[in-house]
Amino acid sequence: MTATDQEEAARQLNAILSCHPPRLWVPRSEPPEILAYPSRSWYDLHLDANLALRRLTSTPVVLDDIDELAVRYLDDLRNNGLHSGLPEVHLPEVPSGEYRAAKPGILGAVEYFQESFLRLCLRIGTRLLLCPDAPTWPFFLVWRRVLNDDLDDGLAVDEKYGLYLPSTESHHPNLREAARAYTSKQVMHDLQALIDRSPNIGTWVMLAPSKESEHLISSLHELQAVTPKACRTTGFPRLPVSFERQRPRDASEPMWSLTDSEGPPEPLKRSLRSVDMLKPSVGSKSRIVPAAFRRRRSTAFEYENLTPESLLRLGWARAVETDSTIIVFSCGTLERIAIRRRDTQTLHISELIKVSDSDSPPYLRLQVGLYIAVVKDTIARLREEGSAGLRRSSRKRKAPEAVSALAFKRQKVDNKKPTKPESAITIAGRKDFMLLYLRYGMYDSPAPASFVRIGPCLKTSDPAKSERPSVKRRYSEDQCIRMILTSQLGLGATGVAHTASLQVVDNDGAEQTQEVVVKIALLPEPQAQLRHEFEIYRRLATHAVQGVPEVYGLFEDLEGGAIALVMSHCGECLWLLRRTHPSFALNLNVSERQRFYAVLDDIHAAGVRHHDVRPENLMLDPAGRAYFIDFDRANLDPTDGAKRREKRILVGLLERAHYPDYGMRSPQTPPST
Ligand SMILES: Nc1ncnc2c1ncn2[C@@H]1O[C@H](COP(=O)(O)OP(=O)(O)OP(=O)(O)O)[C@@H](O)[C@H]1O
Repeated sequence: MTATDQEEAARQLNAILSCHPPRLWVPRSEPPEILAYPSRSWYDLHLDANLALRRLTSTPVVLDDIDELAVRYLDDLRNNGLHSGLPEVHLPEVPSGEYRAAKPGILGAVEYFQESFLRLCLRIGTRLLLCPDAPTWPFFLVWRRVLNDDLDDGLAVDEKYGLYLPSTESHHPNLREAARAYTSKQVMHDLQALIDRSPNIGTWVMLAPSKESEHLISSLHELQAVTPKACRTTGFPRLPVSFERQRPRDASEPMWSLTDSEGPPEPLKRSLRSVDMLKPSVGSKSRIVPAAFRRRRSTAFEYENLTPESLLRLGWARAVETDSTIIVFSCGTLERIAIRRRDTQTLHISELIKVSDSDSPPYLRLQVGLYIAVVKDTIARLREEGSAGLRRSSRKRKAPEAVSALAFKRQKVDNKKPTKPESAITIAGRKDFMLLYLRYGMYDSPAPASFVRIGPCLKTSDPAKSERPSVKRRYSEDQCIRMILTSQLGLGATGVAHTASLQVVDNDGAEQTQEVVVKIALLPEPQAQLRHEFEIYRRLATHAVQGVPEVYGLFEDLEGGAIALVMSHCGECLWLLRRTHPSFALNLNVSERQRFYAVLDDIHAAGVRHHDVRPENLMLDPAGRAYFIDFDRANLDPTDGAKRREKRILVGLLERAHYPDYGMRSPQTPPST
């Protein structure tokens, strides 16, 4: 193209990016969604204090900095003579007037983004950043919901949107051939590193378009201080420092000019009993005060209305999870962009952006700058981590055993009679109070949650026992079970299963530890299913059925929001074993298959039908023992016909790999430690 054409192309591109997107109209949701904090926020109480949001500041310059980034890249295109055609010919037009979404709520806003400007801005952003020499405007960057792990229905907020880098089956960047030819080796290398780390980048918190959402987003800048939330248990024993967390780093050459004039962040404050909350308990006289003295009427997670503060905390927690620097709060009509500073734990919040009516900077150009900023920042931090020799997780952790070893402070030594120590499970079976800590990924509970027993240990107590112990005002350390969740094992319809380390002190003051699995349910329906599952295990325990998890109790959170089923670890499921052995059925030897049949016969003899015989629920432990797990769909006293049918399903599965949904994805999430 001639020099004049370059000018014309640049003018056209600028004109396209200066268009106002159409106004948004969405139909009303029936029933209306609620603008409340999602149930997964139960986990946010356990966010590591070094990663939590501590301060907010309003930083108008954020928008100019991001816009300038887009302008710089656009100028480079023109100055380097890289326009290869007139953008009006190659890029779609931005619709004007009003966009009437077909879908209500958040999906309506998402549809509006997609139909009005997303593809356009993503294509421009892709070319400017990755392959400015390309003759076309390639499709590569994607914006979408990045995780498919819905626990809550009917909420007007969803913070799981972000940019996504598509990859091929062999996990390479899925840039079309045409674009790849124009992408430098360095950029390809960076994209590969991003995909290897996690192809999901940036955090978009989407709210259903409404007056209330607009009010929330408008009010975000008014806050200054934030009170980190934590469980209210006090006087609890501190876990020994078992790993060295390297504070996550910000890019050393940020794309924005943020100033934290207030100095270092204030120490953590709690809303309640802040004085003794952070003190570790000392010695045997220490007294642990549970988070509440009375059980709540309902143990289920109760939705609380979103406030500006809780909305910001929600976005912040997700940004920690996805390691994002940029968080966008949007309800389709209004937006704010926020920058997360890791070192000062501060969120810098932009001015309000009116999506269909923003001229300075123009909304679409700002979008292009935003995508560039999200990708560039992540690449910059990855490169710095690489050159500093840091691992992606930015933390080093000892094995869970090491966490447990020194945990209790009381170490009474009584050398009188060398008796065989009781097992951790036997001791725990007599205890009704449990301190639950989270220690994996981004979690390191500032305070443990207080749980009280609602179901007996089915291994060491009478399974028929159904008393509900009262809550004491205080507990000593030797009255507590200490439960440390160490990773997420799997996510199902009922709850989230975790590996955990159960720790107790025996009569001699020595610590006993057992690795277990803890399944947590938050919402009313999953909690009802988990209680039902416990009742099924009660029946199985009454008949001494082997080949099902040993169940060590059902516990409820005194602050509400969660119940926890504690059970033995049963190894790995056949679905996962199938990954290494393409046909799990053929890889089970005869005696392994016989073991599964024998267990199912025992389950049936106890008057239980499993009702969910799938490879995900059949486990083999390292010793080759067979287990059935996940009895939340099981029923009691089935007919003989039903038992026979279930046996046939198992035989079909194990002998012929006959599985109706064989190609279905496993509900498993990868372990996160
Ligand atoms: N006792 C256990 N030992 C080992 N792994 C377990 C155990 N319990 C659960 N898991 C793991 O956690 C995953 C989810 O647990 P589970 O199937 O019990 O949850 P769920 O919510 O009832 O799931 P679903 O939607 O399949 O009913 C399982 O697929 C399994 O991998």
